[in-house]
Amino acid sequence: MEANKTLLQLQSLNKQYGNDEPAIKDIDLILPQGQVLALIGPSGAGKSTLIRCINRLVEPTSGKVWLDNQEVTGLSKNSLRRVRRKMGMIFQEYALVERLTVMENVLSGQLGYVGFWQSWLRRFPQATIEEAFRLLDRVGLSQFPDQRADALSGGQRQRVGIARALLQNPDLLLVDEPTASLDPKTARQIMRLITELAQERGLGVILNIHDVQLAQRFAQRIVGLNQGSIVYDGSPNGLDANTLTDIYGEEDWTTPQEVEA
Ligand SMILES: Nc1ncnc2c1ncn2[C@@H]1O[C@H](COP(=O)(O)OP(=O)(O)OP(=O)(O)O)[C@@H](O)[C@H]1O
Repeated sequence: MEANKTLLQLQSLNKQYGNDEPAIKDIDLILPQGQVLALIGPSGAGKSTLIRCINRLVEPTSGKVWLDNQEVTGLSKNSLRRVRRKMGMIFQEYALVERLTVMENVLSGQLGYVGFWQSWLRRFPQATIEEAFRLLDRVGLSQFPDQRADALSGGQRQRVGIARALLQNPDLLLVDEPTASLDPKTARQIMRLITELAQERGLGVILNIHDVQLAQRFAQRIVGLNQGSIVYDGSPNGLDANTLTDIYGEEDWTTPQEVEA
């Protein structure tokens, strides 16, 4: 893979909900292949909106998004569905189907990609099923393919979400608050898993995360948002008291400190 090749480009991206103040304002961003970028910022800064504008779960008001040199904004619904396969999404709330098993949830990432009757009958290609087993093994769930989702812990649920996102073999992972509902140790394990998998597979990652220490520890690049604008874009080490104050204001952040895994 060519180093530093652009995977994702955002140009003057704006989103305004109704007549409110814009949630994101003129965002320009280039994500190279294989880079893990953490979006940080106070509540309401526009992190989720930015992530969701990339795959048009939220429709941008103006501006452009390109993935692999293809413009995502402006695509018809059908073409968008095809391009979205390259963008795996991992959510805070896991978005699992409670009464389905781990394996069924992982395979559900394929619904819409296989034919309607095939998916209705839950008949997935053998190669897909084998890949799903490999992924479950990789995320540490090889013991649980038949466990119902509602019987899993938070960390296990997030592992299912990760396997489901990876089964579609994306180039980009969009990760929205993956650790918000997890205890600190599980949160670190999940962040480690996501970033290791990204490295193994050469994936670009944009992740929205509240925890500055986790962002610093696991991301290669930090983008700080404040009121919908980028106020910091640089290395994790460059986050000093001044930049954190730019991002969060005077009181809203804690001094980064080393935390044991
Ligand atoms: N569906 C919506 N309709 C109207 N306003 C919205 C909607 N979603 C978000 N907003 C507003 O847009 C702004 C940015 O919200 P967003 O959720 O993107 O921020 P965030 O940085 O992800 O916040 P948090 O960390 O609390 O999740 C906020 O003012 C929010 O109230």
